[in-house]
Amino acid sequence: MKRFLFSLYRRFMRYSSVYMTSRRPACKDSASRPKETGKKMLWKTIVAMVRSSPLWLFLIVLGAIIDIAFRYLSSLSYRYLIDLALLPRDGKALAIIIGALLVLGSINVLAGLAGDYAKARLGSTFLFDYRLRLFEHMQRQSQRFYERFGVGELLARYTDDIPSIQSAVLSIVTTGFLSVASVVAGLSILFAMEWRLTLIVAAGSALLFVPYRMLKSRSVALGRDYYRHLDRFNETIDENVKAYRVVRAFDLRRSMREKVEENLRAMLSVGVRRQFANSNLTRLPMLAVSILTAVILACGSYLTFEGSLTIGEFIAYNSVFFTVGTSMFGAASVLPYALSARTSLERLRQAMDWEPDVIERDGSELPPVRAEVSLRDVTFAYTPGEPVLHRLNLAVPIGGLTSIVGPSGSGKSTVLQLLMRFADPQSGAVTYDGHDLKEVRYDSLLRQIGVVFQDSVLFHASVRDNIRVGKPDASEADIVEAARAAGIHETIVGFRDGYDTFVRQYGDSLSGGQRQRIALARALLRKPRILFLDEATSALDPDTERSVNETIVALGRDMAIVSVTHRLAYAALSDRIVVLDRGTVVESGTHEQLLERDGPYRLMWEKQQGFQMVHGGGSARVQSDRLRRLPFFRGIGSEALEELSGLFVTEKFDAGATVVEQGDQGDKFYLIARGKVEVWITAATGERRKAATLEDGDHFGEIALMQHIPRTATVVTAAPSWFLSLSYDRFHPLLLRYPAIREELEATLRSRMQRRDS
Ligand SMILES: Nc1ncnc2c1ncn2[C@@H]1O[C@H](COP(=O)(O)OP(=O)(O)OP(=O)(O)O)[C@@H](O)[C@H]1O
Repeated sequence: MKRFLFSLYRRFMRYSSVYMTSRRPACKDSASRPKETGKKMLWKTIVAMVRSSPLWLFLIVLGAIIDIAFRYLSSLSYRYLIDLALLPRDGKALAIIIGALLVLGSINVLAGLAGDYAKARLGSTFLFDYRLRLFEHMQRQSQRFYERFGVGELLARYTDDIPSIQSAVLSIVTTGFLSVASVVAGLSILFAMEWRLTLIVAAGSALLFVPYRMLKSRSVALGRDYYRHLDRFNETIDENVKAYRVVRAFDLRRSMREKVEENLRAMLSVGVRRQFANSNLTRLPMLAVSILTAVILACGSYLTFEGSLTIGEFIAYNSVFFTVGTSMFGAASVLPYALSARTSLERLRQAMDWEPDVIERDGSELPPVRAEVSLRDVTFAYTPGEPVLHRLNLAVPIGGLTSIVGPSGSGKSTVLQLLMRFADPQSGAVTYDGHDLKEVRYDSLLRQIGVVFQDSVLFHASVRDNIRVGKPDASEADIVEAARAAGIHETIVGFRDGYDTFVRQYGDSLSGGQRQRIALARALLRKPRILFLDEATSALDPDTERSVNETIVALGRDMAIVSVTHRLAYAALSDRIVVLDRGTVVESGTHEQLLERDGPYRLMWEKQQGFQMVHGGGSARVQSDRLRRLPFFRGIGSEALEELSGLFVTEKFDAGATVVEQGDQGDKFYLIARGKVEVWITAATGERRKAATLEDGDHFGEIALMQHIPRTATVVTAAPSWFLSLSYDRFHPLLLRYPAIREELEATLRSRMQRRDS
């Protein structure tokens, strides 16, 4: 017996060891379901709650016991009321019974009030704890987690899953336990009153669980389905809020509405079936109770006719049985909550089991970095087995401006992420003055760095508070100093409300340049030892980009800046340049050294030369010499090239715009004067894949200069982009005059077709 009790105690302690925060194996697979069943998780959650709030639970149990006692005493009182007071017409006995009932009723109400307060406390504390834990867990996560769980899915966990678990846990520990206790107590009383009838009741109560066994799996499956649709619905709403301008500008309102309607219809259909199945779980047991009531009435009446029961006893028996029946019904009403919570717990655990990519250890403090930051023999992969950095070695001295350049996808941003420890390498080490970042306290690293991203998100707060984010205890003078250094102070003072100007829509109420300068001020306020810039200016218009870059170059005289950029005109101004290609460092040096070396940097440099932005970015021009470097314009005389350059027209597209669509008739050739596009190919199977990313100086669509054939790919802008386009109609007269161009273009067309077919 002792051993049994001890094992029970151990199990209880294990279950209740602060359930949500216990360490569990990593959940790497996005679609993976937790190993434990929802039922087991639900019990663990209940036990954890019982352990964490014994006082409130005691009040609830006390209230429940008093309530049960009151119910049965009220029922039993009929026997005494009829047999001792009403039939003998005894007024004194009547007064005593009514008085006792009144006192007990008042005690019951007081205990009920205390229980209600405890329930409210317990329920609200549960929501508080679980939501906070999920939030803390989210804060430890990196990109992979946010790619797996979108905003909609995460919000659903806060607003649907956690409340659903809370309702289930509360109703189980209150209604559920109360009902079961009431049934047990009631059956004992009934047994003492008339054991033969009670045996019938006990046997018949098995009928209550038949609907549960029949409908359980269906209810759980429908619950999962419902949440899946809910997640998708939330994602669509999130998308609509974030991309409302694109939705409007590209006239996507109708298709978005259709998407939402389709989603809502699916939810409607699943919702009806799910709710009906859950209602059946509580409704069908009523049938069992009704059958039992009929049987008890019949058998009880027979026993009364026979003289085994007095009328008072029979009425009291029925009254107690009625309470037992109500309690059975109460126990059944908990079942839909429990089933729904099982699905929610699985979903919550999917998120909570996700092990952070960066484990923050309580290591030593990172001393102020003075000499260099480096990547030593670093290999890093986003997808296992597909490394994007291969045994990379890179050292950046502290001081001056260092630019990391390279073709799109070469790993520039990944290097920056590792230097800031947004992720850890699979092998090798990232070190600051020789200290491995994995071994030092994470916050001591973060205190030494500042960062400006390409799409700096500002918060829904005043300009002052947005800058203060960089250092919450900063004085007004510090904020102004940072704003001055970022070249935004005068602009802010010019706003009607100055530093109190409210920033709305994540900063959309400001111009791109103002947003980036405020983000720069925010980073500078921290007085970082290293300032990281990830394409911080490349989405700005040419004039703004130039002016923000002048600010950055000036800052580079006093502090260490590491900047990832694909725009070499600004990289050329830095003290050193590191060139990456396919995850390795292929060159490094100053701009002049790299040009002399005649390697990949020089090729990239030449590709970006020969474009001129005029009228403040309103239009662009391409020089005839630059056209000569295009393979299909080789060998063409200067005069013709000059004429050709005058035929190009400037076209500007915002990010996310479709420049050409696969299958459309091609009628223009495009040169990217500045910007970035993604090339997507849709296969006959409908599968869509990204074929390339093109940037400043790249070109596409040259086949359209020869003939109107359908486009072989879709090109979408990934940043605001300026194109120089040449239409077939403008080009055609030139083609007739220069047959050499036709031959080159035909060769290009042939090789393109061969590549596509292979
Ligand atoms: N979250 C991610 N999951 C999977 N692959 C990724 C992820 N982020 C980047 N990659 C891949 O890693 C490689 C390097 O990406 P990275 O963004 O570091 O290159 P980059 O040189 O900065 O490119 P760009 O100039 O286009 O931003 C690319 O092939 C990219 O597709």
